[in-house]
Amino acid sequence: MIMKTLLSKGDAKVNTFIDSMRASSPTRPENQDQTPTWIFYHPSALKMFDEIVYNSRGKQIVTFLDYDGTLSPIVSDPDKAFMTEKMRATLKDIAMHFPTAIVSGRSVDKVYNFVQLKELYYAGSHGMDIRGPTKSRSHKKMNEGVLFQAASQFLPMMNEVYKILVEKTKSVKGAMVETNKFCLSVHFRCVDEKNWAALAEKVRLVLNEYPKLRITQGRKVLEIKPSIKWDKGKALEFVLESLGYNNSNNVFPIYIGDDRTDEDAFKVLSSRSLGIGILVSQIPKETNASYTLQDPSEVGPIIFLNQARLVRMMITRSERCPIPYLGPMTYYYINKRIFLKTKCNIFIGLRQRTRQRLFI
Ligand SMILES: O=P(O)(O)OC[C@H]1O[C@H](O[C@H]2O[C@H](CO)[C@@H](O)[C@H](O)[C@H]2O)[C@H](O)[C@@H](O)[C@@H]1O
Repeated sequence: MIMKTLLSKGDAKVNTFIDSMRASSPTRPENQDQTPTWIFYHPSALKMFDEIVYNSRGKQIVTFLDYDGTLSPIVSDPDKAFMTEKMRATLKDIAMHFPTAIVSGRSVDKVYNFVQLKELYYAGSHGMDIRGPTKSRSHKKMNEGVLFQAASQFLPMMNEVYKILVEKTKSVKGAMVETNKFCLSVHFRCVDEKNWAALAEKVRLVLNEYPKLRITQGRKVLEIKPSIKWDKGKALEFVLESLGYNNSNNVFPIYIGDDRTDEDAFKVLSSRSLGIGILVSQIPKETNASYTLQDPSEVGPIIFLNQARLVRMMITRSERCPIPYLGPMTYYYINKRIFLKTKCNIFIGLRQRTRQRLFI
């Protein structure tokens, strides 16, 4: 009887994982009718660019970016989730203007290998391993190396579980176990859907022996983490605090992410009425983010907010423009630059020559 209860509990758990995993990475909306309402409550960050620029006025923008599905498109092979050169150049540029952090489920070393920018903060293993920039825009020596490791005592256990999971799942075609130092990922993307339940059950049985670890699900992946009260939301707060923005009204954090784990950061922002959360998703999902973007190709333009802010400042200060508030502007993103078409029909970009022609 006890055995039966345990088994049925286990089955229910596995089914819940499978259902959530399917829901977190669908290819098209299940209910197309929900889409307009969802878009109404979570409008495109690009369409609401002017409002975001306006709300961030006078505040220090700090950008937080998830990696997979946000900076790089989702691909079948996790080792080939490369970011474009254009995205790298964009990140390098924005890191010159404001503090920028990558917050990822990957280990710090892995995500650094993909991004390769010394100017950024990196919060790997779902925020459990945080490193500071090793190069600043003024080329001063920064908080080099590890800033915080929330789960260092779990490292031997994670290594042990990694080996067991590799062994136990090797019979499932397409299954792959990835180590992210303080977290592990069991990938389902290349496994036939009819074998998902069997694979999830294998993972559950291994984890039954490790009560100090927990399982969460992402986009066709089960993630195994230490059961500690630390997540991407805590990592966001930690980075803000180390930048000196604890309880500050002068900061405007922008967090962009696509996954369930990013919801912890969106929740922190919405509960503290701080900055904004932007969810990257083409389909309606339950989210604490205020805005949305369709896919990684839309992430580049939005992180140029600071430039847009500068342009706004320039035009509102300009004597040539007759009205102090320019009302809705249309933003264009061309060759890594923000251009604005204002109400008085001026087309403005940040190029020096254009600026001089218009204002000086
Ligand atoms: O927090 P993130 O940076 O989004 O990391 C979450 C997981 O991302 C990676 O898996 C996802 O992307 C892969 C490559 O596109 C894809 O094959 C996989 O199906 C996705 O779940 C990464 O490999 C995992 O370790 C991270 O936990």
